[in-house]
Amino acid sequence: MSDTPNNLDELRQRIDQLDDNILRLISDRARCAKQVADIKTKDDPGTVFYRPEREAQVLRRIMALNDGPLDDEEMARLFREIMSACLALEQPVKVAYLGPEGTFTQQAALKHFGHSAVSMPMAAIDDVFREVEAGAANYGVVPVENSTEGVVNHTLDSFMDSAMQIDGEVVLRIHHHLLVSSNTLKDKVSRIYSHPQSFAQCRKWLDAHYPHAERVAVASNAEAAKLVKTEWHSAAIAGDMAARLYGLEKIAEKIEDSPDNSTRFLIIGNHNVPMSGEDKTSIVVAMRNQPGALHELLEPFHRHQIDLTRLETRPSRTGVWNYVFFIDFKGHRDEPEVAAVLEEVRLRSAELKVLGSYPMGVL
Ligand SMILES: O=C(O)C(=O)C[C@]1(C(=O)O)C=C[C@@H](O)C=C1
Repeated sequence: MSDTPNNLDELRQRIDQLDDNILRLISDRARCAKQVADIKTKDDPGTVFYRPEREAQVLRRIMALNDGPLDDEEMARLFREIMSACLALEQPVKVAYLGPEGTFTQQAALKHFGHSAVSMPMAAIDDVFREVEAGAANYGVVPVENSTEGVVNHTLDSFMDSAMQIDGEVVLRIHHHLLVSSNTLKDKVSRIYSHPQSFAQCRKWLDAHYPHAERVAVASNAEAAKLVKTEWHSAAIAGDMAARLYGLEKIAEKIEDSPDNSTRFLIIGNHNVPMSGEDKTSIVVAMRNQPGALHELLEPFHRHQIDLTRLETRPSRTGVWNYVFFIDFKGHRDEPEVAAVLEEVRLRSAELKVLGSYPMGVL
């Protein structure tokens, strides 16, 4: 097709017509969501409006139907935002996350809840748990494991002391950039700020490109980005959100050593989430310190052919001689096979806590 002005006019008219249709359809959808809210409130005045299992089903269905040219993730992201706006019409959702603003955790919160959610930065993981427990936020978002640096122990420990449940998970591709401010003399960078995990994820690149720069660890990537604003000889390693928030320039992009560097975040809340069709369950189990304890714990999973997706050990904080295992596996606790395994594990362990069954990350 040639790009003559005539064609351009025609195509823009066509786009205008399509936009009219999209607008009408989105408004129809929003009206339906409001009706859903009325039914939910009538059935139960204390109802929860956010339904993670339904959202996961909507996004999976759209991805399966999508024939392009936009890719599945891009299409799901657009529908994510439409649902976020529909949910905000029913009831705005308040989400506490590990801040400050501009962190990867905020990016994960927006990816999961969309931009119509009200996101509230917290100074520490404990504060995110407390805010949700106190009811000041409906949900919380905390990091739990990184593909190169491993588990975020603080998050696991918080679950031991808390009655919070896991309502969902988000996996985020983590891209780090070397950022400078308009004051920085780019060829005189002698100090680099970042979070210790980000330094670890970019170690080889830094050794190759900035072997002599001082590496200063700070509490978050966003904090690092903020600091370079005021120093002419400093740079920061942080992500896109922090770069945008503090108006910094990327002098090197995607400097992480591993191309599939990603972080998994958990959505915490205080509801049981029904089955979505593709779910995961997380449990924490205390075992007595005796030979074969781990084998005894894992045997029922093997026998019932349930896939483990993660196994972590943490020192128990109650009994000095107990091991505590954090286990994630495929399946929902309402499935008979999973319920049977949980019952067997309960009998074999000193203590079992089901942290939640929730939809596997979609986006
Ligand atoms: O199906 C529902 O329960 C709705 O409230 C509708 C809807 C949607 O927009 O599709 C909105 C919010 C919920 O979290 C799930 C889905």
